[in-house]
Amino acid sequence: MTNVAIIGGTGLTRLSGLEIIHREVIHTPYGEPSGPVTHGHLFGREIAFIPRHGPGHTIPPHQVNYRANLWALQHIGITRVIAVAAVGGITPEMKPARLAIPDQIIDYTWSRAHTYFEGSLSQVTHVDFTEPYDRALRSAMIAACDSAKLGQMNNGTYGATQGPRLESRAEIDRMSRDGCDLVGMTGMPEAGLARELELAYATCAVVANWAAGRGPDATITMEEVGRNLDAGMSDVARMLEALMPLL
Ligand SMILES: CSC[C@H]1O[C@H](OP(=O)(O)O)[C@H](O)[C@@H]1O
Ligand code: HPA
Repeated sequence: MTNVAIIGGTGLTRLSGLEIIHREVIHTPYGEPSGPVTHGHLFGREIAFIPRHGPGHTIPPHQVNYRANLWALQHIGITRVIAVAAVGGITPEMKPARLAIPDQIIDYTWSRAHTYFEGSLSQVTHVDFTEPYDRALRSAMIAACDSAKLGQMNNGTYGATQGPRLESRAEIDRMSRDGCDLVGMTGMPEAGLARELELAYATCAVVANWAAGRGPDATITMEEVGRNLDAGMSDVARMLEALMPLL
């Protein structure tokens, strides 16, 4: 049994180097998770892994069953969740292929199932979310990036948009005025639900592209996203290798 899980995002449907023990299908009161949870050893440490968009990357960000994914992880004894997420870079330091460990989040999503505290049997509950990411897990991830010399950004505000379309230039300008450094489509409600379940949760963001209107090109292409994610994911693998002994 392990208490550490990794949620893989775009570009991380399969965890290379994971020595698989078994796959577990979990049904939850909130419906089906994105796929079976894979149990395995990663660089000598047992972990559980779930691909956020499904094993074949078929579930778009607004249709991920975030409640089921996190409930399933808690159900099998997970207490710490490392989320890997592709993002667009808004501020100049958030360059394509760079890693960042965000420390704040702003939610621009709508109509997603975003809480466990609803329904006639649930007490009205307001969890604290002042610091949306777990301090100890973030520190361990930053230490792992440092030891692998990845040149990551150690903080930043992640703005979570609804997707699946990318943003307009004006939307990114507004997010920048709000203080967002990064833009992605899955950070919420994932982080909030993890907090409701009292799971320690932190994100390793991989910059896949300049956000709309921020880079030299007029449009964002999936070709550039793929290229930057290939480079960024090899740094994610190095971060995870350094992180496993620290957990
Ligand atoms: C241009 S790729 C957009 C896609 O990638 C991110 O997914 P994830 O956060 O799961 O890595 C982003 O949120 C979108 O879903
Ligand atoms: O530019 C983006 N916007 C939103 N989500 C993303 N995920 C990767 N790149 C982006």
